[in-house]
Amino acid sequence: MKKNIVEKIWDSHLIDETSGLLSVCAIDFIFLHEVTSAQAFQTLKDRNIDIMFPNQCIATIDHSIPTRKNRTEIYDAAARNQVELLRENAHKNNIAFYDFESGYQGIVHVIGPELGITQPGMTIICGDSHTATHGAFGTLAFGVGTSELSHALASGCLLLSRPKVMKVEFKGNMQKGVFAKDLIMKLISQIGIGGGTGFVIEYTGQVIQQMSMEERMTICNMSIECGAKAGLISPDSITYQYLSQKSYAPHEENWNEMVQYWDSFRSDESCFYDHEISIDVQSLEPMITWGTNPSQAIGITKAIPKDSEISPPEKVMYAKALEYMKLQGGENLEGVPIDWAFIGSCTNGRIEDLRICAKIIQNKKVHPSVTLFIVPGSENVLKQAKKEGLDKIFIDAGADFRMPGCSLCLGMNDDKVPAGKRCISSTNRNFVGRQGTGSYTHLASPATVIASAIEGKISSPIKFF
Ligand SMILES: CC(C)[C@H](C(=O)O)[C@@H](O)C(=O)O
Ligand code: SF4
Repeated sequence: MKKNIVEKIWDSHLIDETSGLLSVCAIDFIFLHEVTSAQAFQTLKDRNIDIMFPNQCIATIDHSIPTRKNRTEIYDAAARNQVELLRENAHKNNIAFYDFESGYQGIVHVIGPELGITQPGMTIICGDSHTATHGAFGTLAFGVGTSELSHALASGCLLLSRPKVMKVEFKGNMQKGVFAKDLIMKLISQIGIGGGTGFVIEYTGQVIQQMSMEERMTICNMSIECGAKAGLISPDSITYQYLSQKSYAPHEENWNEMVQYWDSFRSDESCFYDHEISIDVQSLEPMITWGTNPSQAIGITKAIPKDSEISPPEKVMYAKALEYMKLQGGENLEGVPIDWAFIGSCTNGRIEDLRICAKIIQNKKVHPSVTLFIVPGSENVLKQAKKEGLDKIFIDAGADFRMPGCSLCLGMNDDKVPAGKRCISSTNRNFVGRQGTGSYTHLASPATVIASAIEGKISSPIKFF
Protein backbone atom coordinates (compact mmCIF):
# COMPACT_ATOMS: atom_id res chain seq x y z
CA MET A 1 0.00 0.00 0.00
CA LYS A 2 1.26 3.47 -0.90
CA LYS A 3 1.88 5.72 2.08
CA ASN A 4 2.83 9.31 2.75
CA ILE A 5 5.74 10.17 5.04
CA VAL A 6 3.51 10.87 8.05
CA GLU A 7 1.81 7.47 7.78
CA LYS A 8 5.22 5.80 7.51
CA ILE A 9 6.60 7.53 10.60
CA TRP A 10 3.37 6.92 12.49
CA ASP A 11 3.27 3.21 11.64
CA SER A 12 6.92 2.71 12.56
CA HIS A 13 6.40 4.35 15.98
CA LEU A 14 3.06 2.87 16.89
CA ILE A 15 3.19 0.74 20.04
CA ASP A 16 -0.49 0.25 20.70
CA GLU A 17 -3.62 1.24 18.82
CA THR A 18 -7.11 0.52 20.10
CA SER A 19 -10.02 1.73 18.04
CA GLY A 20 -11.69 4.81 19.50
CA LEU A 21 -8.84 5.52 21.91
CA LEU A 22 -5.61 7.46 21.67
CA SER A 23 -2.63 5.47 20.36
CA VAL A 24 0.62 4.88 22.22
CA CYS A 25 3.51 6.15 20.12
CA ALA A 26 7.27 6.02 20.68
CA ILE A 27 9.05 9.35 20.96
CA ASP A 28 12.64 9.26 19.77
CA PHE A 29 13.99 12.53 21.10
CA ILE A 30 13.04 15.30 23.52
CA PHE A 31 14.38 18.87 23.41
CA LEU A 32 14.17 20.94 26.56
CA HIS A 33 14.41 24.68 27.24
CA GLU A 34 14.20 26.70 30.43
CA VAL A 35 10.64 28.00 30.13
CA THR A 36 8.55 24.83 29.82
CA SER A 37 10.62 22.07 31.44
CA ALA A 38 10.68 22.84 35.18
CA GLN A 39 7.19 21.56 35.95
CA ALA A 40 7.75 18.36 33.98
CA PHE A 41 10.89 17.59 36.00
CA GLN A 42 9.04 18.43 39.21
CA THR A 43 6.19 16.02 38.37
CA LEU A 44 8.67 13.18 37.91
CA LYS A 45 10.53 14.10 41.09
CA ASP A 46 7.28 14.17 43.12
CA ARG A 47 6.44 10.68 41.93
CA ASN A 48 9.95 9.36 42.21
CA ILE A 49 10.09 8.43 38.53
CA ASP A 50 13.36 8.37 36.60
CA ILE A 51 13.74 9.67 33.08
CA MET A 52 13.43 6.70 30.75
CA PHE A 53 16.02 7.65 28.11
CA PRO A 54 18.19 10.57 29.32
CA ASN A 55 20.55 10.08 26.38
CA GLN A 56 17.59 10.82 24.07
CA CYS A 57 17.12 14.31 25.53
CA ILE A 58 19.12 17.51 25.33
CA ALA A 59 18.56 20.86 27.04
CA THR A 60 19.60 24.41 26.32
CA ILE A 61 18.76 27.98 27.34
CA ASP A 62 17.27 30.44 24.87
CA HIS A 63 14.04 32.25 25.82
CA SER A 64 14.74 34.21 28.97
CA ILE A 65 18.48 34.84 28.70
CA PRO A 66 19.95 38.24 27.87
CA THR A 67 21.78 38.68 24.56
CA ARG A 68 24.16 41.44 25.61
CA LYS A 69 27.91 40.80 25.78
CA ASN A 70 28.08 40.15 29.56
CA ARG A 71 25.08 37.86 29.34
CA THR A 72 26.10 35.41 32.04
CA GLU A 73 25.14 38.02 34.61
CA ILE A 74 21.39 37.52 34.38
CA TYR A 75 19.93 40.40 36.33
CA ASP A 76 16.34 39.31 36.19
CA ALA A 77 15.79 36.94 39.13
CA ALA A 78 12.99 34.92 37.48
CA ALA A 79 15.12 34.29 34.40
CA ARG A 80 18.14 33.35 36.49
CA ASN A 81 16.01 30.86 38.42
CA GLN A 82 14.73 29.25 35.22
CA VAL A 83 18.24 28.85 33.86
CA GLU A 84 19.71 27.52 37.10
CA LEU A 85 16.84 25.10 37.57
CA LEU A 86 17.24 23.64 34.09
CA ARG A 87 21.01 23.36 34.56
CA GLU A 88 20.43 21.51 37.83
CA ASN A 89 17.67 19.26 36.43
CA ALA A 90 19.79 18.36 33.42
CA HIS A 91 22.82 17.51 35.53
CA LYS A 92 20.83 15.47 38.07
CA ASN A 93 19.17 13.49 35.29
CA ASN A 94 22.25 12.98 33.11
CA ILE A 95 20.84 15.03 30.26
CA ALA A 96 23.32 16.82 27.97
CA PHE A 97 23.03 20.53 28.70
CA TYR A 98 24.23 23.10 26.17
CA ASP A 99 25.15 25.89 28.54
CA PHE A 100 26.58 29.36 27.90
CA GLU A 101 29.90 29.07 26.05
CA SER A 102 29.45 25.34 25.35
CA GLY A 103 29.86 26.16 21.67
CA TYR A 104 26.30 25.03 20.91
CA GLN A 105 24.04 27.04 23.23
CA GLY A 106 21.27 28.57 21.20
CA ILE A 107 17.64 28.46 20.24
CA VAL A 108 16.58 24.86 20.73
CA HIS A 109 15.28 24.55 17.15
CA VAL A 110 18.53 25.89 15.76
CA ILE A 111 20.87 23.65 17.73
CA GLY A 112 19.05 20.30 17.24
CA PRO A 113 19.69 20.28 13.49
CA GLU A 114 23.14 21.83 13.92
CA LEU A 115 24.20 18.97 16.14
CA GLY A 116 22.75 16.41 13.71
CA ILE A 117 20.28 15.11 16.31
CA THR A 118 17.29 15.81 14.09
CA GLN A 119 17.15 12.98 11.56
CA PRO A 120 14.62 11.65 9.04
CA GLY A 121 11.92 9.25 10.24
CA MET A 122 12.19 10.28 13.89
CA THR A 123 9.53 11.54 16.28
CA ILE A 124 10.70 14.58 18.23
CA ILE A 125 8.91 16.68 20.82
CA CYS A 126 9.64 19.83 22.81
CA GLY A 127 7.56 22.02 25.08
CA ASP A 128 7.54 24.61 22.35
CA SER A 129 5.18 25.34 19.49
CA HIS A 130 7.91 25.84 16.87
CA THR A 131 9.19 22.27 17.18
CA ALA A 132 7.88 21.70 13.64
CA THR A 133 11.12 23.36 12.46
CA HIS A 134 12.72 19.90 12.71
CA GLY A 135 10.24 18.62 10.13
CA ALA A 136 12.59 19.97 7.46
CA PHE A 137 14.50 16.69 7.89
CA GLY A 138 11.48 14.43 7.33
CA THR A 139 10.94 14.23 11.08
CA LEU A 140 7.55 14.18 12.78
CA ALA A 141 8.25 16.96 15.28
CA PHE A 142 5.69 18.87 17.29
CA GLY A 143 5.21 21.00 20.39
CA VAL A 144 3.68 19.52 23.55
CA GLY A 145 2.33 20.82 26.85
CA THR A 146 4.09 20.30 30.15
CA SER A 147 2.10 17.23 31.21
CA GLU A 148 2.76 15.50 27.88
CA LEU A 149 6.40 16.39 28.34
CA SER A 150 6.48 14.63 31.71
CA HIS A 151 4.72 11.56 30.22
CA ALA A 152 7.30 11.32 27.45
CA LEU A 153 10.24 11.86 29.82
CA ALA A 154 8.93 9.10 32.06
CA SER A 155 7.98 6.56 29.41
CA GLY A 156 9.55 7.44 26.06
CA CYS A 157 5.99 7.42 24.69
CA LEU A 158 3.01 9.68 24.17
CA LEU A 159 -0.72 9.19 23.72
CA LEU A 160 -1.60 10.61 20.33
CA SER A 161 -4.34 10.51 17.73
CA ARG A 162 -3.45 9.68 14.13
CA PRO A 163 -3.12 13.03 12.32
CA LYS A 164 -4.65 13.90 8.97
CA VAL A 165 -2.12 14.86 6.32
CA MET A 166 -2.26 17.86 4.00
CA LYS A 167 -0.03 18.18 0.97
CA VAL A 168 1.06 21.72 0.09
CA GLU A 169 2.79 21.92 -3.26
CA PHE A 170 4.76 25.04 -4.23
CA LYS A 171 4.94 25.31 -8.02
CA GLY A 172 7.11 27.46 -10.29
CA ASN A 173 10.29 29.40 -9.57
CA MET A 174 10.71 32.23 -7.09
CA GLN A 175 11.88 35.59 -8.42
CA LYS A 176 15.07 37.12 -7.00
CA GLY A 177 14.53 38.78 -3.62
CA VAL A 178 11.77 36.29 -2.69
CA PHE A 179 12.62 33.70 -0.05
CA ALA A 180 11.34 30.67 1.86
CA LYS A 181 9.84 33.03 4.45
CA ASP A 182 7.70 34.67 1.77
CA LEU A 183 6.40 31.28 0.63
CA ILE A 184 5.24 30.19 4.06
CA MET A 185 3.76 33.63 4.78
CA LYS A 186 1.86 33.40 1.49
CA LEU A 187 0.42 29.99 2.47
CA ILE A 188 -0.66 31.26 5.90
CA SER A 189 -2.24 34.39 4.41
CA GLN A 190 -4.16 32.16 1.98
CA ILE A 191 -5.47 29.47 4.36
CA GLY A 192 -5.66 31.55 7.55
CA ILE A 193 -4.57 30.89 11.13
CA GLY A 194 -6.91 27.88 11.39
CA GLY A 195 -6.36 26.50 7.88
CA GLY A 196 -4.00 23.74 9.03
CA THR A 197 -5.88 22.70 12.18
CA GLY A 198 -5.98 18.92 12.64
CA PHE A 199 -3.34 18.34 9.96
CA VAL A 200 0.32 17.63 9.57
CA ILE A 201 1.47 19.41 6.42
CA GLU A 202 3.89 17.87 3.96
CA TYR A 203 5.54 20.57 1.82
CA THR A 204 6.39 19.41 -1.69
CA GLY A 205 7.19 20.66 -5.17
CA GLN A 206 10.12 21.74 -7.24
CA VAL A 207 10.81 24.87 -5.16
CA ILE A 208 11.07 22.84 -1.97
CA GLN A 209 13.26 20.21 -3.62
CA GLN A 210 15.73 22.92 -4.63
CA MET A 211 15.82 24.56 -1.20
CA SER A 212 18.68 24.31 1.27
CA MET A 213 18.00 22.69 4.66
CA GLU A 214 17.94 26.10 6.32
CA GLU A 215 15.27 27.37 3.92
CA ARG A 216 13.26 24.20 4.55
CA MET A 217 13.51 24.85 8.29
CA THR A 218 12.07 28.35 7.79
CA ILE A 219 9.09 26.83 5.97
CA CYS A 220 8.41 24.07 8.52
CA ASN A 221 8.95 26.46 11.45
CA MET A 222 5.80 28.45 10.70
CA SER A 223 3.48 25.44 10.27
CA ILE A 224 1.94 26.12 13.67
CA GLU A 225 0.96 29.64 12.55
CA CYS A 226 -1.78 28.15 10.37
CA GLY A 227 -2.73 25.76 13.16
CA ALA A 228 -1.02 22.62 11.83
CA LYS A 229 0.29 20.13 14.38
CA ALA A 230 3.52 19.81 12.42
CA GLY A 231 5.04 20.37 8.99
CA LEU A 232 7.60 18.24 7.24
CA ILE A 233 9.46 17.57 4.01
CA SER A 234 10.43 14.16 2.61
CA PRO A 235 14.19 13.67 3.01
CA ASP A 236 16.48 13.70 -0.03
CA SER A 237 20.14 14.06 -0.99
CA ILE A 238 20.18 17.68 0.30
CA THR A 239 19.06 16.39 3.71
CA TYR A 240 21.72 13.68 3.78
CA GLN A 241 24.44 16.04 2.60
CA TYR A 242 23.60 18.45 5.45
CA LEU A 243 23.55 15.65 8.01
CA SER A 244 26.80 14.08 6.88
CA GLN A 245 28.81 16.90 8.45
CA LYS A 246 27.14 16.89 11.87
CA SER A 247 28.48 15.51 15.13
CA TYR A 248 25.49 13.33 16.16
CA ALA A 249 25.06 11.97 12.62
CA PRO A 250 25.71 8.24 12.01
CA HIS A 251 29.32 7.17 11.51
CA GLU A 252 30.81 6.26 8.18
CA GLU A 253 30.46 2.50 8.68
CA ASN A 254 26.64 2.71 8.97
CA TRP A 255 26.15 5.70 6.70
CA ASN A 256 24.83 3.88 3.62
CA GLU A 257 22.53 1.73 5.71
CA MET A 258 21.12 4.86 7.40
CA VAL A 259 20.57 6.65 4.10
CA GLN A 260 18.63 3.64 2.85
CA TYR A 261 16.57 3.65 6.05
CA TRP A 262 15.92 7.43 5.82
CA ASP A 263 14.96 7.09 2.15
CA SER A 264 12.31 4.54 3.08
CA PHE A 265 10.32 7.30 4.81
CA ARG A 266 9.87 9.39 1.65
CA SER A 267 6.24 9.74 0.60
CA ASP A 268 5.39 7.21 -2.10
CA GLU A 269 4.53 8.45 -5.57
CA SER A 270 0.73 9.11 -5.81
CA CYS A 271 0.05 8.29 -2.16
CA PHE A 272 -3.10 9.48 -0.40
CA TYR A 273 -3.48 12.86 1.33
CA ASP A 274 -6.55 14.04 3.25
CA HIS A 275 -6.28 17.46 1.61
CA GLU A 276 -4.13 19.06 -1.11
CA ILE A 277 -3.25 22.67 -1.89
CA SER A 278 -1.12 24.04 -4.70
CA ILE A 279 0.48 27.50 -4.73
CA ASP A 280 2.17 29.07 -7.75
CA VAL A 281 5.19 31.08 -6.57
CA GLN A 282 6.15 32.45 -9.98
CA SER A 283 4.65 35.90 -9.41
CA LEU A 284 5.02 35.91 -5.62
CA GLU A 285 6.50 39.10 -4.19
CA PRO A 286 8.11 39.65 -0.77
CA MET A 287 5.42 39.32 1.91
CA ILE A 288 4.80 41.50 4.96
CA THR A 289 2.18 41.48 7.73
CA TRP A 290 -0.02 44.48 8.40
CA GLY A 291 -2.01 43.04 11.32
CA THR A 292 -1.70 41.16 14.58
CA ASN A 293 -1.63 37.57 13.40
CA PRO A 294 0.65 35.96 10.80
CA SER A 295 -2.17 35.45 8.28
CA GLN A 296 -2.77 39.21 7.99
CA ALA A 297 -0.10 39.55 5.33
CA ILE A 298 0.19 41.00 1.82
CA GLY A 299 2.71 41.34 -1.01
CA ILE A 300 4.89 44.33 -0.20
CA THR A 301 3.68 46.50 -3.10
CA LYS A 302 0.00 45.83 -2.33
CA ALA A 303 -2.33 47.97 -0.22
CA ILE A 304 -3.75 46.78 3.10
CA PRO A 305 -7.19 45.31 2.31
CA LYS A 306 -10.17 47.62 2.75
CA ASP A 307 -13.05 46.72 5.06
CA SER A 308 -15.21 45.91 2.00
CA GLU A 309 -12.73 43.17 0.99
CA ILE A 310 -12.88 41.41 4.37
CA SER A 311 -15.33 38.56 4.93
CA PRO A 312 -17.94 39.24 7.67
CA PRO A 313 -16.53 36.81 10.29
CA GLU A 314 -13.09 38.42 9.97
CA LYS A 315 -14.26 42.04 10.19
CA VAL A 316 -13.96 42.47 13.96
CA MET A 317 -10.44 41.01 14.07
CA TYR A 318 -9.52 43.14 11.05
CA ALA A 319 -10.67 46.39 12.64
CA LYS A 320 -8.99 45.61 15.97
CA ALA A 321 -5.72 44.70 14.25
CA LEU A 322 -5.60 47.94 12.25
CA GLU A 323 -6.52 50.02 15.28
CA TYR A 324 -3.68 48.45 17.28
CA MET A 325 -1.18 48.74 14.43
CA LYS A 326 -2.15 52.41 13.78
CA LEU A 327 -2.76 51.66 10.10
CA GLN A 328 -5.67 52.16 7.69
CA GLY A 329 -7.36 49.85 5.18
CA GLY A 330 -6.30 50.79 1.63
CA GLU A 331 -2.97 52.22 2.86
CA ASN A 332 0.32 51.03 1.32
CA LEU A 333 2.80 49.48 3.76
CA GLU A 334 5.80 50.32 1.62
CA GLY A 335 7.12 53.63 2.90
CA VAL A 336 5.71 53.36 6.45
CA PRO A 337 8.54 54.56 8.77
CA ILE A 338 10.03 52.00 11.16
CA ASP A 339 11.94 52.46 14.42
CA TRP A 340 13.32 48.96 14.98
CA ALA A 341 14.43 46.01 12.87
CA PHE A 342 15.22 42.49 14.07
CA ILE A 343 17.11 39.63 12.46
CA GLY A 344 17.03 36.43 14.48
CA SER A 345 14.78 33.65 15.90
CA CYS A 346 14.22 29.99 15.07
CA THR A 347 12.59 31.12 11.82
CA ASN A 348 15.43 33.21 10.42
CA GLY A 349 18.44 33.29 12.77
CA ARG A 350 20.69 30.88 10.91
CA ILE A 351 23.92 31.48 8.99
CA GLU A 352 22.32 31.66 5.53
CA ASP A 353 19.97 34.38 6.83
CA LEU A 354 22.94 36.34 8.16
CA ARG A 355 24.79 35.93 4.86
CA ILE A 356 21.84 37.36 2.90
CA CYS A 357 21.67 40.32 5.31
CA ALA A 358 25.42 40.96 5.16
CA LYS A 359 25.40 40.93 1.38
CA ILE A 360 22.70 43.61 1.29
CA ILE A 361 24.04 45.88 4.03
CA GLN A 362 27.74 45.68 3.14
CA ASN A 363 29.12 49.21 2.59
CA LYS A 364 25.77 50.73 3.58
CA LYS A 365 24.44 52.09 6.87
CA VAL A 366 21.45 51.41 9.06
CA HIS A 367 19.13 54.42 8.79
CA PRO A 368 19.82 56.82 11.70
CA SER A 369 16.26 56.52 13.04
CA VAL A 370 16.39 52.68 13.19
CA THR A 371 17.76 50.34 15.88
CA LEU A 372 18.79 47.10 14.18
CA PHE A 373 19.39 44.01 16.34
CA ILE A 374 21.10 41.04 14.71
CA VAL A 375 20.97 38.00 16.99
CA PRO A 376 22.53 34.73 15.80
CA GLY A 377 20.39 31.67 16.54
CA SER A 378 23.23 29.84 18.29
CA GLU A 379 26.83 30.07 19.44
CA ASN A 380 27.69 27.98 16.41
CA VAL A 381 26.01 30.47 14.05
CA LEU A 382 27.82 33.29 15.87
CA LYS A 383 31.18 31.55 15.46
CA GLN A 384 30.59 30.97 11.75
CA ALA A 385 29.43 34.58 11.23
CA LYS A 386 32.63 35.84 12.85
CA LYS A 387 34.75 33.46 10.79
CA GLU A 388 33.19 34.90 7.62
CA GLY A 389 33.58 38.49 8.85
CA LEU A 390 29.82 39.10 8.85
CA ASP A 391 29.95 40.57 12.37
CA LYS A 392 32.26 43.31 11.12
CA ILE A 393 29.93 44.14 8.21
CA PHE A 394 26.98 44.47 10.61
CA ILE A 395 28.86 46.51 13.19
CA ASP A 396 30.32 48.84 10.52
CA ALA A 397 26.79 49.38 9.22
CA GLY A 398 25.67 50.46 12.70
CA ALA A 399 23.78 47.30 13.74
CA ASP A 400 23.83 45.83 17.22
CA PHE A 401 25.30 42.34 16.72
CA ARG A 402 24.43 40.34 19.82
CA MET A 403 24.82 37.01 21.61
CA PRO A 404 22.51 34.02 20.79
CA GLY A 405 18.98 33.59 22.15
CA CYS A 406 15.31 34.20 21.33
CA SER A 407 15.82 37.91 22.05
CA LEU A 408 13.30 40.26 20.44
CA CYS A 409 11.20 37.39 19.08
CA LEU A 410 9.16 37.56 22.27
CA GLY A 411 9.08 40.04 25.12
CA MET A 412 10.27 37.47 27.67
CA ASN A 413 13.83 38.66 28.24
CA ASP A 414 15.73 41.96 28.47
CA ASP A 415 15.31 42.69 24.76
CA LYS A 416 12.06 44.50 24.07
CA VAL A 417 10.72 46.89 21.47
CA PRO A 418 9.50 49.94 23.42
CA ALA A 419 5.81 50.88 23.48
CA GLY A 420 4.68 52.87 20.45
CA LYS A 421 7.66 51.74 18.34
CA ARG A 422 7.30 49.95 15.00
CA CYS A 423 9.53 46.96 14.30
CA ILE A 424 10.09 44.94 11.14
CA SER A 425 11.08 41.46 12.20
CA SER A 426 12.35 38.19 10.71
CA THR A 427 10.34 36.24 13.34
CA ASN A 428 7.12 34.20 13.17
CA ARG A 429 4.60 35.93 15.45
CA ASN A 430 3.16 39.44 15.42
CA PHE A 431 0.59 39.14 18.22
CA VAL A 432 -0.36 42.24 20.24
CA GLY A 433 2.65 43.15 22.41
CA ARG A 434 4.69 40.15 21.22
CA GLN A 435 7.97 42.08 21.05
CA GLY A 436 7.17 44.30 24.05
CA THR A 437 4.02 45.87 25.46
CA GLY A 438 2.53 48.39 23.04
CA SER A 439 5.01 47.64 20.24
CA TYR A 440 4.01 47.02 16.60
CA THR A 441 5.45 44.08 14.66
CA HIS A 442 5.65 43.52 10.91
CA LEU A 443 6.83 40.02 9.94
CA ALA A 444 8.96 39.69 6.82
CA SER A 445 11.96 37.88 5.34
CA PRO A 446 15.48 38.83 6.50
CA ALA A 447 16.09 40.54 3.13
CA THR A 448 12.99 42.73 3.56
CA VAL A 449 13.99 43.52 7.16
CA ILE A 450 17.48 44.65 6.13
CA ALA A 451 16.25 46.64 3.11
CA SER A 452 13.83 48.44 5.45
CA ALA A 453 16.50 49.03 8.11
CA ILE A 454 18.67 50.76 5.52
CA GLU A 455 15.82 52.91 4.18
CA GLY A 456 14.24 53.68 7.57
CA LYS A 457 10.86 52.62 6.19
CA ILE A 458 9.17 49.43 4.99
CA SER A 459 10.93 48.68 1.70
CA SER A 460 11.11 45.91 -0.88
CA PRO A 461 14.46 44.11 -1.06
CA ILE A 462 14.04 43.38 -4.80
CA LYS A 463 16.27 46.28 -5.87
CA PHE A 464 19.21 44.73 -4.00
CA PHE A 465 19.17 41.56 -6.12
C1 LIG B 1 7.78 30.04 25.51
C2 LIG B 1 7.27 29.00 24.56
C3 LIG B 1 6.33 28.11 25.30
C4 LIG B 1 6.65 29.60 23.31
C5 LIG B 1 6.11 28.55 22.33
O1 LIG B 1 5.72 27.45 22.66
O2 LIG B 1 6.03 28.82 21.18
C6 LIG B 1 7.65 30.47 22.56
O3 LIG B 1 8.71 29.75 22.05
C7 LIG B 1 6.96 31.24 21.47
O4 LIG B 1 7.49 31.31 20.38
O5 LIG B 1 5.91 31.82 21.73
S1 SF4 C 1 12.92 32.17 18.66
FE1 SF4 C 1 10.85 32.88 19.07
S2 SF4 C 1 9.49 31.41 18.10
FE2 SF4 C 1 11.51 30.47 18.28
S3 SF4 C 1 11.46 29.33 20.17
FE3 SF4 C 1 12.31 31.35 20.63
S4 SF4 C 1 10.54 32.58 21.23
FE4 SF4 C 1 9.71 30.75 20.23
